[in-house]
Amino acid sequence: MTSETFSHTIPGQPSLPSPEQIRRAPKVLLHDHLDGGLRPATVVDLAAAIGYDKLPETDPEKLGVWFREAADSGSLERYLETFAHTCAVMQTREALFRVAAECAEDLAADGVVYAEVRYAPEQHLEAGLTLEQVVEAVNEGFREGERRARANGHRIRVGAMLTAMRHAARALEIAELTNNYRDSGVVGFDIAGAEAGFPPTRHLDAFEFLKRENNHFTIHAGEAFGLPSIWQALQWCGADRLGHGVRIIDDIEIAEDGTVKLGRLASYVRDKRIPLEMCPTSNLQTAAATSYEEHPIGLLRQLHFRATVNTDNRLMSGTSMSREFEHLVKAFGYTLDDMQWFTVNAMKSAFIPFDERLAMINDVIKPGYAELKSEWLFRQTTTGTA
Ligand SMILES: O=c1[nH]cnc2c1ncn2[C@H]1C[C@H](O)[C@@H](CO)O1
Ligand SMILES: [Zn+2]
Repeated sequence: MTSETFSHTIPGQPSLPSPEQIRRAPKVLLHDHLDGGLRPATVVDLAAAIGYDKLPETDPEKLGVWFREAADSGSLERYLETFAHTCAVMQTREALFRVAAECAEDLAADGVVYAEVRYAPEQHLEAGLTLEQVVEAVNEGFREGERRARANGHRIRVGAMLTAMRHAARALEIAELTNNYRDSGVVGFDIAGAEAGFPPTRHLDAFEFLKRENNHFTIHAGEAFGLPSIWQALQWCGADRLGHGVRIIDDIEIAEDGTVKLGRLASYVRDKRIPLEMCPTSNLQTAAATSYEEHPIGLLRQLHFRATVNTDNRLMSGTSMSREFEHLVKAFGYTLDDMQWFTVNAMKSAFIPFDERLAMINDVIKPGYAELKSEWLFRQTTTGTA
C-alpha cells in the first residue's frame, strides 16, 4: 500500500481513475486530424498498394516510432512535414474510406462516444478525385466505422470537419464545401498548417461566408504563435472555438501571493466561454508547452476556462484520448469528476445541434461517469475488506 491510499476522503474509494477506467469512461474528442491518426500498418499497406516508395520504414512498428520521433522536433513546421507520407497514401476513394472507417473504430474502442475529425480535402486530389468525392469517401468511411464499432459493442458518432490550409488560397472554396455538406456529415470548418506568417485574417472571406450561412468554425490559433493570433481568430474572424489556444496563458498573470489577473483577451475568452481545444502531447512535441505538469491546461481548468482535452494527431504523437487523460491524471491528480468536467465541456462545445449535445451529456456522458464512480461500492461489498 502506498501512502496515497490513506489520503482518500472516503475509505475504499479510489481517488484516481485507473487506466482501465479511463479507457471505459465516455470521452468526447473535438480536435483530431484524420491524416494524423492512421494506423502505422495501414500506412504500410496503402503505400505498398500504390507503389509509394518514400516511407522511411516499412515495418509498422518501426514506422510508428519514426512518426513519433520525427514529430518530436520542437517545431510546428518540422512536425507538419511528417504529413507528406500520410497524405501521399490517402489519394483514392478506397484509401480514404478505409482510413476513415478505421479512425471511427479506433476512437470507439478507446471509449470515445462523440468525435469531430478534421482533414483538408485539398490535400487529397493528387490522383484525380474531386473535392466532393473526397468528402463523400470520408463520410462513408465514418459511417462504416460507426457500424463496425456497434458490432463490437461500442457506440460512437463521428462528424467530419473540413480544414483549409492556411498557406494556400482555397479557404473560401472549402468553406463552401463545408456548407454544401452540412446536412450530410460535415459539422464545421477549420484552418490549419504553419501559423507564423499565415495569420487567419488571410482567410476572412471564408469566415465571413460561414458566418452569413450561420455555420460553425474553429481556427488553429495560439499554438506556435502568441496572443495576436488568438485575438485575430476571435475578433477579426469570429471563431467559435480555438484549436489549441494554449498561448492564452500569456495573458494571465499570477502574482507572488497567488492572486490571478486576467488580461482583456483572457477575460474575453473565459467570459464568453470560448472552447479551447487543448492537445497536451502535441504541444510538448512542437514546444508549445514544456511538460505535462507545466501544461497551461492545469491552470486553465482551475480558472474555469472552457478547456477540453484532445489528441490532435494520434499517429505523430503516439497517443489516444485515454493516454492524454492518463498523462493529465498523473500530472494534476485528476479524478473521474475532472474527466467528466472536461468531457461535458467538450460536448457543450461540439458543432452538432443543442438538443443532441444535451442528450449526449444527460443520457450518455453523465450515466457513464456515474457508473464508473459507483464501481468501488460494489467491489467492496462483493469481495469484503480485510
Ligand atoms: O497542430 C497542428 N497545427 C497546425 N496544423 C496542423 C496540426 N496538426 C495537423 N495539422 C495540419 C497537417 C494536416 O495535413 C492538416 C489537415 O489535417 O492539418
Ligand atoms: Zn491540430
